[in-house]
Amino acid sequence: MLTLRRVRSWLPLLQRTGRSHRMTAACKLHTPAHAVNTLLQPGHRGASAQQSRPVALSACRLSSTDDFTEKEEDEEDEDFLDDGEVEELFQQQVPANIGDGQHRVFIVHPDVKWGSRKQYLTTAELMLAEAVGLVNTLDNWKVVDKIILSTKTPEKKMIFGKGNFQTLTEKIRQTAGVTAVFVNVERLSPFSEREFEKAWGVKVFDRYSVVLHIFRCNARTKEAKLQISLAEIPLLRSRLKKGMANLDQQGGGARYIGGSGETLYEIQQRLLKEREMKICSALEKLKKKRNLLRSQRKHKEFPIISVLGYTNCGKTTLIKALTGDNCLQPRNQLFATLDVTVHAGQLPSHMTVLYVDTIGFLSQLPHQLIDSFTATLEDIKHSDLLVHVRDISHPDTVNQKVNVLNVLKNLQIPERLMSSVIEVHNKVDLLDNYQSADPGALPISALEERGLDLLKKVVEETIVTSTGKQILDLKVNLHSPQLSWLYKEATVQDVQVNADDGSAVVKVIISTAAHGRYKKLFGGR
Ligand SMILES: Nc1nc2c(ncn2[C@@H]2O[C@H](COP(=O)(O)OP(=O)(O)OP(=O)(O)O)[C@@H](O)[C@H]2O)c(=O)[nH]1
Ligand SMILES: [Mg+2]
Repeated sequence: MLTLRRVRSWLPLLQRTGRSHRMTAACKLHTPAHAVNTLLQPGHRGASAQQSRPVALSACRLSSTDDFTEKEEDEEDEDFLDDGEVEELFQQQVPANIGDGQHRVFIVHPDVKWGSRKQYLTTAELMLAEAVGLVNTLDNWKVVDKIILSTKTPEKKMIFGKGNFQTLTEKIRQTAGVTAVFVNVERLSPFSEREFEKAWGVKVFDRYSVVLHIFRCNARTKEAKLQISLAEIPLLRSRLKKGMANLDQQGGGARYIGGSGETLYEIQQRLLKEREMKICSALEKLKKKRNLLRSQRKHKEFPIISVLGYTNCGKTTLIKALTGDNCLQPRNQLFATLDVTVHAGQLPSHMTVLYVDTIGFLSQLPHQLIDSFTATLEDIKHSDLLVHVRDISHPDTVNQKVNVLNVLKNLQIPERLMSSVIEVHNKVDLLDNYQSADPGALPISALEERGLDLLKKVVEETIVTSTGKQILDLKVNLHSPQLSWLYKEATVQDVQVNADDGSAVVKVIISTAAHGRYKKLFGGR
C-alpha cells in the first residue's frame, strides 16, 4: 500500500474533469479553505485573501457553473436600485432629530419592580449598563449622567408617577450640558416623546432610535442600508404624527393642499408609503438573489454553519480563529457586524465548510426592527448547523441566552436545526478555572484560540449527522474516472493506493444522494 502523498504519481491516470482550481484541490485531496475564501472575495482576480475585504452575501454569488465567481449586479433589471440610488435614499432619510452627530446623554432606566413587565432574569443595573454601552458605541456621544427610577405604571404615557417624573425633570435640568435623554424602553409613543421633549427641553431617544442610529453608522452594504431605511419608516411615521399634532395646535394640519383633495398629512403619509414600498421591492429583489446564492451554495454541497449570539459575544473573533480569514475585523463594539459575510474553513477531515457571520442580537428590540432584518436573518434558517456563541464572562449571560433563544423562536427556525445547536461558552480566558455546569456546552477562548480543536471535531460530527452524509471507504479502479468523480462530488479524506492492481481505497464523506449517483454510475458499493 502507498501513502496518499504518492497518489500524485497516479495523477496522469486520473481524468481531469474539474477546472484548474479543482485540480489543485485534487492534489491536496480537498478544496482548501483559503482558496475558497480567496474566491469568496469580491473583485477576486487571483489576489490573496489578506488583500481582500470581507464580502457580504449580497455582494457576491456563485455561478451556476462549477466555480465560485464574482458577478456584477443585475444592471439589466430596470427596477433594481443601484448603489447610488440606495445611498441617496439612505442619506435622504437621516432622522432629523438625531442631531449633528454629537450628544451629551442623560440615561434614565425605568425599573419595573413587579408585574408582567418586570424582567426577572436580569437586573436594572445590568440593563442600565447595557444602555451605557449602546451610547458609548457611538462616536461623539457621551453619557453625562444616569439614573434608575422605579415605576409602577410603565404602560402609561408619562411612564413614571407624578413625583418621580418631577424628580427626574429637576435632575435633568440641573445636569449641565445635557443635549439628549435616552429613556431605556423599547419604544416611546409619539405622544410620550413630545411630552418629554417639552418637559426637558432636549431631544429624547428610546432603544429603537439609538440602536437604529448605531446600525446607520455601521452599515456598509446596500442590503444593510435598505434594511435600515425600512426600519426607520416607523420612526418617520411617528415623527410625522408628532409634527402634525404641533401643526394642528396652530390650526394648519387638516387643510387641503391645492386641488389635490389631500391634506398635507395625507400627502406625507402617502409619500412615506411609496418609499416603504420601493424599499420593500428592492429588498425583495435582493432576497431573490440571496436565495439563488443559497441554492448554489447548497449545490456545491459545502455545509453552511451560522454563527450567532448576543452582540459582542465574540462571533467574528471565533470565525476568524476557525478560518484564519484575516479580512475579518472583530471590534469591541455593539453591532460591529451588520452585514452577513461568509468565510470558508476546514474541519479535521479536510471537509470545507462555510461559516456565516451574523448580526448580533440584543434584548428588548422592537419586532419592527428585527422584521426589517429578516432578509439577513433568513440565512440562519437555511444553515446546516447553528453555533450559538455566549460571552460566558458577561454578568448578564443567562438573560442574553434567553433573548437569543427567543429571537430564534420568533424566526421559526426548523426543529432539526434547533435540536442540534452547538452552544459555545466563549471568553473563558477572563474567568478563573471555568467549568461549565452544562455538559453539552463547549468552553473556548476565541481570542486565545483555546478549545477550538474540540469544537471543530464536534462541528464535524454534527454536520455529518445533520446533512445525512456518511463516511465510507470506497474501493476505486484508478484507470476509471471514479476517483476524480469523488473529488468533484464528495470530500475525499484519504487515498490508499494499491500499486499492484491499480486500485485504491478512498475514504470519503459523501451525501446519500451523491452515493446513490456514484453507485448508479460505477456500480458496487
Ligand atoms: N478576552 C476575550 N475577548 C474576546 C474573546 N472573543 C472575542 N473577544 C473580544 O470581544 C469583542 C467583540 O468581539 P467580536 O468578535 O467583534 O464580537 P461579535 O459577537 O462579532 O460582535 P458584534 O458583531 O458586534 O455582534 C472584541 O473586543 C474581541 O476581541 C475571547 O475569547 N476572550
Ligand atoms: Mg461581529
